[in-house]
Amino acid sequence: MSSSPIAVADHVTRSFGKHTALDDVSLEVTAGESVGLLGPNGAGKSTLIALLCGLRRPDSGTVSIFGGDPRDPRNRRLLGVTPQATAVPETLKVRETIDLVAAHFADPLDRDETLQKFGLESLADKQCGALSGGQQRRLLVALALVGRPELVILDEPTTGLDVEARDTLWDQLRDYRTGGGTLIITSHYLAEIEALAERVVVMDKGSVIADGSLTDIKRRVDIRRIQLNTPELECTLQDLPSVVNLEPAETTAEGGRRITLNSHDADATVRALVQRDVDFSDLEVHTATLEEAFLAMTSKAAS
Ligand SMILES: Nc1ncnc2c1ncn2[C@@H]1O[C@H](COP(=O)(O)OP(=O)(O)OP(=O)(O)O)[C@@H](O)[C@H]1O
Repeated sequence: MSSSPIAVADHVTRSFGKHTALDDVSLEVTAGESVGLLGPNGAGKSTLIALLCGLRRPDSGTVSIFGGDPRDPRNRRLLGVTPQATAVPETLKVRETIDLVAAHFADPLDRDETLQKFGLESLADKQCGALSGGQQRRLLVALALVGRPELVILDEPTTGLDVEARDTLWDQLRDYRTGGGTLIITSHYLAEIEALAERVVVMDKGSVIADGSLTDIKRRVDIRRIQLNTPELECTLQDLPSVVNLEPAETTAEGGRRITLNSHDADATVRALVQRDVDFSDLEVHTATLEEAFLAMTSKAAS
């Protein structure tokens, strides 16, 4: 297995009308890596994937897979994809659909084994149009893997799946990884990225705002929100230990100021509040959601 880049986006920009979906994004994925693209709605994840799969072209910058233009079908021979919104052929049966896709590859997986691995055996003779949303997702991921691709790109593969179906897919994707395959996967869920990716790229508003190991990114999104009523100035609070950022103050029903501090270590921040004799009341601490953590990371990146 080589360690050459297998998928590259180099200073890529892509707009839709006046909206910039990707703004000077660069990313290099090496053979054998598993990369999770994480970010809130509209961050640009699907647009980046569409470029890497050759479904769209960048306005500026370049994209390549296996050293060539992904719009050239020859460069997609070793690529398996499940885009976010894909239709299955309504009238083809599940097994026929697997056969059809497998026929495009030199050394595909065995059909029956594929059906069994993805829990599709009992659905083999059903028309794809009659499958539930979750069953269709399972089939689509099976189709992405049936050609034994060297690179698999999945856009939110488990959205709409129940836990059991999700676990089945995760197992199959882990097997693919163990076999040396390269994986790029988008998700809104840290748990999914944790299960499948070793490297995490966080996107927001068309830019890459963080790129690191899973451990590194988990530490960065592990944020506590500390809310308190206080007349203190923002600059005093910003200096407290472990504070990532402050959100704009809100006005309480009584006309006071309610401040939200995002902190990597709520205990250290609160201890310092007390030690410094900061005037505060109504203290609340809770774990930031992933969306809140993204916002904190973005505002930190901007400052
Ligand atoms: N075909 C299109 N026409 C117009 N705007 C688009 C189009 N595709 C994407 N956009 C816009 O580009 C931005 C990035 O969208 P994209 O789908 O890449 O984000 P995402 O991170 O994949 O979001 P989600 O998690 O919701 O799928 C969004 O503001 C979206 O509205």
